[in-house]
Amino acid sequence: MTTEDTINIRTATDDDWDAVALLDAHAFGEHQNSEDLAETQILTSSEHVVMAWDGSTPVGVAMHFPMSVTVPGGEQVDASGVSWVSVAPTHRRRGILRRMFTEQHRKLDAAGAPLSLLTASEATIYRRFGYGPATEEHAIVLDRRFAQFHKSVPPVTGVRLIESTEASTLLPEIYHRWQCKTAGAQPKPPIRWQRFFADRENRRHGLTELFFIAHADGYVAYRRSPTESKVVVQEFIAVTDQAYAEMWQVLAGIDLVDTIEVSQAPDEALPFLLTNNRLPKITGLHDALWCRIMDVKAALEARTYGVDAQFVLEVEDPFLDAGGTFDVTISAGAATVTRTEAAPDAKVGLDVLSSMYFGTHRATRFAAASRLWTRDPEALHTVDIAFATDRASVMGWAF
Ligand SMILES: CC(=O)SCCNC(=O)CCNC(=O)[C@H](O)C(C)(C)COP(=O)(O)OP(=O)(O)OC[C@H]1O[C@@H](n2cnc3c(N)ncnc32)[C@H](O)[C@@H]1OP(=O)(O)O
Repeated sequence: MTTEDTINIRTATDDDWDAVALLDAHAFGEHQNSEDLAETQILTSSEHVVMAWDGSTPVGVAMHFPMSVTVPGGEQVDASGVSWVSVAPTHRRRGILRRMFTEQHRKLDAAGAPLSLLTASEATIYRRFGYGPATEEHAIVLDRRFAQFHKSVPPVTGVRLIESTEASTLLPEIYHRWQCKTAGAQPKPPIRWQRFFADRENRRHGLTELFFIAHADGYVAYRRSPTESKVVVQEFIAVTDQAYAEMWQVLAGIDLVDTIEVSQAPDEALPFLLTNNRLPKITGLHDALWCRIMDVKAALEARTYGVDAQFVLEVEDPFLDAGGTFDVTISAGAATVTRTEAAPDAKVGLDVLSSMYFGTHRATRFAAASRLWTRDPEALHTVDIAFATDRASVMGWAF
């Protein structure tokens, strides 16, 4: 008997949560307290948890949170947020993740959500399963002591300092307006708001309690460091450019600290609000949301496009066979997608198509990297401008 033969993959029961917590603690180096675990159980249910057992020993887990996400154009599309994926270090690289993912994605496929999402601990794991990075963020450090705003930037008229209690009544509605217009953003479930405002010590990572500033169209939640002269932004949500510009001026006005640390989409306006566009230092670039298109037709028809176009797209999906050859006809921004026998204008792996889907990553870039084939440069241009979006997509909340 091979080692693999002793492994049993099955759906979890309500009695398995201690085993799930044990696996998670060893995988991510953090013991879940009872509040954290209870919150996760509200976001999902045992039937959405796949586990691997070696006899009576738990050796692997993968779960998903049912959610939705805004796609380019504003439609809310059902999605499965895959999370808490781990295999015990006693059993790694024996194919257990692959077996759990096969079972989990068979169930996700049957449930019918057109998109599956995750955030990846390592960039090398998930492409083979059809996932590609869909949003990215710059880590930025702004030395606020030298920040001068351009004279055309509107002055601060509508930002207030608020307490946590008021924040808990204002922020969810502002977030909702932002989420509806932001591709890549998911609705934030009530239990996540509860966790956010509970602001438990184990979530502060050595920083202070949360501080809040609010505008009618935006808010910032931040912490201060007790040991370093810095503000660390936890959430910066701006529904309008005006709110964005005003809140940055208020952050830059926090005297007695040197720097502001923030993570934001690469196309945000901050450098050009300032007279010195070099002042915000980009200290990192990381992917945030990863996407796997589960249903090519449903997903492509759910988003809008920048141009009218017609092309034949061959999609390869070695993991689940969700690919095929599709005619994509775009009229007035909407796509009609049908299976076809016609010769393709473009060939692409599902992971790459999933990366292009939210608009942040362009077809031209993947073509340059030999990850996208097109019949000729004209076909590349057509596919490129069809999938491009005006603004970078942004993940709403990490899961
Ligand atoms: C969505 C999330 O939850 S992200 C968090 C993921 N979890 C972690 O990072 C926790 C720590 N790591 C682990 O628990 C494990 O190493 C896992 C879950 C990443 C991998 O589990 P394993 O059972 O060892 O993976 P398995 O043997 O099934 O490998 C499946 C495939 O992925 C590849 N793979 C697995 N882990 C990695 C890795 N860290 N880097 C690169 N490739 C990897 C394998 O080579 C294999 O490739 P193949 O099937 O194409 O030949």
